[in-house]
Parts: sequence; C-alpha cells; structure tokens
Amino acid sequence: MSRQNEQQKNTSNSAKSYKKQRTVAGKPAEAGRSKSARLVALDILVKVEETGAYSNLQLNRSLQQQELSRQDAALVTELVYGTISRKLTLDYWLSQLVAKGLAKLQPWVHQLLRLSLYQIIWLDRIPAHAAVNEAVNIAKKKGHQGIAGMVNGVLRNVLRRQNELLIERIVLSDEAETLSVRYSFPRWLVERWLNEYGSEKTEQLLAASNTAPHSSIRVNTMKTSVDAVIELLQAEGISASPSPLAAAGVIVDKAGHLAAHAGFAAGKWSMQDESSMLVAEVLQPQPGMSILDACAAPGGKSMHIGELMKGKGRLLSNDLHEHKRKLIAEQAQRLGLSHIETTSGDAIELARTLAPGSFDAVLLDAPCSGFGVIRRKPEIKWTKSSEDVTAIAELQGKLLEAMSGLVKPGGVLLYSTCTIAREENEQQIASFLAKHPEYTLDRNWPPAVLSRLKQLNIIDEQFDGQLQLLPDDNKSDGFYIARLLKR
Ligand SMILES: C[S@@+](CC[C@H](N)C(=O)[O-])C[C@H]1O[C@@H](n2cnc3c(N)ncnc32)[C@H](O)[C@@H]1O
Repeated sequence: MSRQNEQQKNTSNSAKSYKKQRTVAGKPAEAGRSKSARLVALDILVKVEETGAYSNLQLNRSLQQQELSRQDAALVTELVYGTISRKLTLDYWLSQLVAKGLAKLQPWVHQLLRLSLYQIIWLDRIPAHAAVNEAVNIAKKKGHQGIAGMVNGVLRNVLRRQNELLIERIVLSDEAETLSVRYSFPRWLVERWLNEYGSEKTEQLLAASNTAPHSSIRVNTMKTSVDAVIELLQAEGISASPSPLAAAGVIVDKAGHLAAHAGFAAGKWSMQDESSMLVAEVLQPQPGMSILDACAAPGGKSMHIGELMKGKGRLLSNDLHEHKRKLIAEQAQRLGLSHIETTSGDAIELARTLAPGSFDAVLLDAPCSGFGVIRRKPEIKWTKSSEDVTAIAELQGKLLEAMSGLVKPGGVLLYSTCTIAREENEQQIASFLAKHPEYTLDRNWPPAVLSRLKQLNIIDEQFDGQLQLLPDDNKSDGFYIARLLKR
C-alpha cells in the first residue's frame, strides 16, 4: 500500500477521494512533459497570491497563452486549484520544515514549495522524486544554487518524513482549529459551519469542497437534444452521460475545453453546473411570458430561461456592470436567442424605472458569498470574511425588496444563490416573507424536478419550496433556490 493510501485509508471523505477525483488525465504524468506544466502553474500561483487575481480567470488566460496539450492543461488546473485549496495545511507542514521560516521566503520560492509538497502528498500519479527533481530544476532556473539547495533540502526532508505528514495526525487546540488546518479552511468559516451544520456535516462539507468539480454542459434544446449531444461527444471519445439532476444537463469527463468545440460555437450547448440548471427549470418559463433576470451576468441562467421560452416573449437580462452586459448579449447571439433584451445598472434603480407588476416572473440570482463553489474558486476561502457575508446579505435583502413589486399577482419571484450560508438563504427568505404576506413559498415545483431530487435523496416529504443543495449532495455546486409565489 502506498504511503498516500496508508494516510487516507481511515478517512473515506478526505484527501483520498480528493486525489482520486483530481486525477484528470487518467494516465501517469510523464516527468519531461509536465515540467512546463509546473512552471505555468507556478507563475499562476504567484500572480493569484500577489495580485489577488481570480484563479479561474488567471488560469484561463495562461492556458490560452501557453497552448498546452489537453493533458498538461489538466495538470496545470489540478496543481493550481489543489495548491490554493490546500495552502493552510501545506504551510502548517512547511513551517516545520523550513528552518528560516516561511515569512522570509521569496514569494515564488514559497509557492514552489507549496506546489511541490502538494504533488508529493496528494498526487500519487506523479512520483515523489520526480516532483522534487522538477522543483530543484525550477529553483536553479529561476533563482540560484543556494535557493535550489534549500528547496532540495526541504523536499528531501519531506520524502524522509512522509509517514508523519498525514492530515489525521493534525490535532490542535480545539475542533475548529483542527478541522481548519486539516482541511485548509479559515477558522472563522469552520466555526460558522459548525454552528450551522454540526460536526459531522461540517467535516463532509469541508472534504467535498476540496474535491475537484465534475464538468457538465447544458444542451440548447432549441437546437438539438441531450441524446444527440451525448452521441456526438461519445463519437469523439469523450465520456458523456445524462445529468441525474438537470433535464438539459450532460456530465462530461476528460472532455478538454468544450467551450472551444465547434458544437459550442454553433450554440448546441453552454458550460454550466447542474445545480445552476435547476434554477430555470424551477422558474418554469413559458413562451410568450414576460421575465426579468435582475442579476444576469455572465448570462448562464438567462440563456437557459430564453431556451425554455423557445425564443418567444420578453426576457430582460440586467447586470450591474456594462462590460458584463456585453457578455450576456454575446451568449444570446451564439444561442440564437434574439428575444433577450440586455440592460446594465443597479437592479434596485432599474426596479424604480419599471412598471410595478409588469413581469410574470422575476429571477434574482443574487450576488453572494459563493461558499457553494469553493472547489471551482478556492481563493474564496481566503478572500471572504464574516463581515462580507453580513454585508452581502444586506444587499440581497434590498435587492429582494426591490424585485418584489415587479411581479404580477399570481407570478413568481425566484431567489437563488451559490452559497450555503443560512444568513443569505433560509434566513433571508424567512425575513422577506415576514415583511411580505403577499408572498408564499411555493412547494409546487415541476414534478420532474421533485422526482429527481427525491431519487437523489436530496429532498423528502418535508420539502417546503426551498432547496439547499450542498456540495456533497451530488458532486455539484452548493446552491440555494426558493420559489416564491405572489398571491
Ligand atoms: C451570481 S452572479 C449572477 C450569475 C448569473 N445569473 C448567471 O447565471 O450567469 C451575480 C451577478 O450580480 C451582479 N450584481 C451585483 N450587484 C448587483 C446589483 N446591485 N444590480 C444588478 N446586478 C448586480 C454581479 O455583477 C454578478 O454578475
């Protein structure tokens, strides 16, 4: 049994499943080929840490510039997300191994050590000695002999002490501190989840948030069908299967960049997580309806709503930022949805300019803390604070208030977020309902959606019209949806 397997054999939900799911290419990486992948990953990590750039944006930019093979691109992605995600645990161990302390390291040397340690501990398809040799070569190239010697010394020490570097061995002053360092999450967030979800669920949430997300696409049913897209992708050797959660969803594996595929350009599909696809399904748009999507960019849910409206009726897609409005318009054009009208501005201001009761349905896919998508954007852990949650919840409350008047009697106000913070979800809706007796939570979701959710054991008979998907529910994003009906 490998050292990694020994480390993880007692923790079904921890690094072992993380490592397994992060094995992207399915083949052992060849040391020569992956060398440039490590350098690219290192540059991205340094930029993300120094400039606060979003990892997914920086990653996309670098991958486009570097023209890496599909396998190398997958390895870079894995190294960047894994290293950012695990940095607290990595630093906990490195601080015991770097004699002069981490604060004195040059930023790139610190990132190189994190990256290499991450590979040794969590990527067993890369032989540990290859990870050390690569790190020493990079250190020689980017620095000097002294730095290369130090990197070599630290990582050789890691190899000698591998059996001690087990997350189960991390036991600190209290439960929150232990979980924080084991799963590499800020203490305040662990405390919040312990309060909201209890010990067992918190540990599951922490472990799930450290796993790689699976990829899915949403089929544009105006142009093609789920079966046809699955057939098309399978013919190209891509593993594709229907989503168990969303009607238009297809789960893909080892697919490369499907937004660069001709089928994407032709408007046959869009990139979207399955949880997000539920929103439009639950909204139940019909051709000819009048619908407002108040916070619409980059436009995923607007496009899905537009597809379900079959391009007929009025769909007003608004976002705060003008540059984001253009993203929405581009997607509408690609998908052939000419009925989508785009605007930009604060939705609260927009509401003042629109006639009260003028929409059959309003979607408020609100800005949020994003704790449901940490595995896609791991730096969320490090950039958000408890105060941010309070501030964003306040904004959500104001947005809900502004949207409430725009819905016709008998119409629907659908509120959603990609977070699992109760303050932004159940508590937000409870306080809205307390102020708005004209609204009720609507349990009458489309039967097909309810039956899928029941089959996946996500809801039971207690379902009350609001859904909190957790990141460990279906390996999809953590997401909240409430369907509110106006009397
Ligand atoms: C969760 S994202 C929306 C994602 C989008 N619905 C989709 O499916 O692609 C929230 C969006 O709200 C926008 N936003 C933030 N504050 C806003 C405001 N006051 N008015 C309108 N949009 C706002 C942000 O620019 C961001 O694009």
